[in-house]
Amino acid sequence: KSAYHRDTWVEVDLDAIRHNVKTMNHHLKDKEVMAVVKADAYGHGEIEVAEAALESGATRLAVAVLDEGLRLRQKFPDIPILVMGWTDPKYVALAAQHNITLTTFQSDWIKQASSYLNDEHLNVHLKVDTGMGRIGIRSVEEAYDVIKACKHTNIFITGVFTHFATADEPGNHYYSQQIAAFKQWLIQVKRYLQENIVIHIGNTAAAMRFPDDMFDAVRFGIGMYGLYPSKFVSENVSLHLKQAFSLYSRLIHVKRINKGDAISYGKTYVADQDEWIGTIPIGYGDGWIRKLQNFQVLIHGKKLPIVGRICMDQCMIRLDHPYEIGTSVTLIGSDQTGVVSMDDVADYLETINYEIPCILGKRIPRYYIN
Ligand SMILES: Cc1ncc(COP(=O)(O)O)c(CNc2conc2O)c1O
Repeated sequence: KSAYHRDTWVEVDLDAIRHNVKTMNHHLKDKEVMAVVKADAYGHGEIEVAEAALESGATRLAVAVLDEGLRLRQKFPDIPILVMGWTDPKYVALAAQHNITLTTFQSDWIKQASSYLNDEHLNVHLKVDTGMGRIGIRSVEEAYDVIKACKHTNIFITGVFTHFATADEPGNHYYSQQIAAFKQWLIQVKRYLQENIVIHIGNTAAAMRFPDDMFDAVRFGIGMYGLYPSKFVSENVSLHLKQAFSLYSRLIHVKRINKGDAISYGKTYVADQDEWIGTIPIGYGDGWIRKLQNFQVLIHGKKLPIVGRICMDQCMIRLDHPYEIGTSVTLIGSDQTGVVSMDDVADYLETINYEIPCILGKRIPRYYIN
């Protein structure tokens, strides 16, 4: 069971994943849920999360990189898998052999990809950039070029999609511009595409706020993990999601220090009174980065500060009284009366909740409950 002989671990509650997928499925009525499990399912574990999502009503999987798709194909032989990022044309035969759908938006790419195919059949989704400004075609003419380049090749456009840049923000001006641009584009291009293409435009925020706009399927990422795309969305959409991710450790040392004693590199912390200090085995080598100095952890429901510089493998906590070695410490999650949410950590680091589970590295094993 333990991948590491160290008392620091993540627990992923698969019932929370199941709950979140069912909640979104119900919210969308007849549209499909495409589970976004890229970056090892936002740090939660790609296989276990994909399995929980698929058994709860998701019908498609989406990743960012071909390798992620190939690993999923080993476990899920018949599920549609979309690679949403750019894939080098020299790998298209590999994708085709494993029936993995790639993303296209460059007519040259089609030409190059076609030269790497023998008689394999490659499915692609056409990405439209309506304002995200990352990848995608930006005009109807570019669409015609891509569609023309596909003629007489073994490359088939089986879907089209776009991505919103501001769906999680108050107001809907830019969102409306993007969706209008997409609809306009579709009117001019749809007739040149095969009948049964799948059209998907929304991420969690768009799906939560505007479910009826979502065409055929939603690319459900952050909400599947029980995290809200933004404070605005969490305060304005009445969908109850459950956070799946918790991070725990245990005290491995407890000592009393005197007024004037220093803690950790650089002596950045000097006790201004006699006090108790605990040490836990997690550090920036695990992704528990140095900027988390002076943040807090939970012990028996009490919030206690991280004091002194965070080291590569350990950090120190100021305790309110001596605890047993082995006392559990909650770094993300709830215990008894307290909670440290993913948003609390993200706010403290002046980042977004998406980033936190992604940066917590592989030296912290993920265990699955339920
Ligand atoms: C193309 C695309 N579709 C859907 C999603 C899912 O979005 P959600 O997690 O908000 O539901 C992402 C997430 N992409 C990113 C999430 O964080 N940074 C990103 O580039 C994406 O890049």
